[in-house]
Amino acid sequence: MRVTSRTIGLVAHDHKKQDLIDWALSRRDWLAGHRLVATGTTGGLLADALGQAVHRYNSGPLGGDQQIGALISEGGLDALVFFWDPLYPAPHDPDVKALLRLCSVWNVPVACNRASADLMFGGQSLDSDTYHRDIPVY
Ligand SMILES: O=C(CO)COP(=O)(O)O
Repeated sequence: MRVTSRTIGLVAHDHKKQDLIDWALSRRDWLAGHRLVATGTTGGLLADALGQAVHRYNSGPLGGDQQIGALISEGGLDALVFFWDPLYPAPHDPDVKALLRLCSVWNVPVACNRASADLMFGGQSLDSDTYHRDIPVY
């Protein structure tokens, strides 16, 4: 069965970028079938890691979250993987909240950590013992 290409948003805060890259590499073959969009720095890192074109909006603090929010409001985003940082406040926190809010408004699936990204895209089940509840190392 042929899977229709979708537009997937990928965003991570600085302390979460490696997590997102690791997750994206684990889903590389699947991601290759889709159009990827990202905030600026995240998009550059992902393009290098995946060897796949990534449409890059502005960096988050410079309006990238809002640009992805605008894409959502135009019906142009099918899912968002946003590894936001729960331990470090972002200077553009209102933009972060606005982006997550628009995902809820428009019923766009959004994964905020690796466990939820795997559930959304990887067929993991909730009784998987894959997800350790380790204290994050910063
Ligand atoms: O700040 C971000 C999302 O809120 C991410 O921006 P960058 O990908 O440019 O680091």
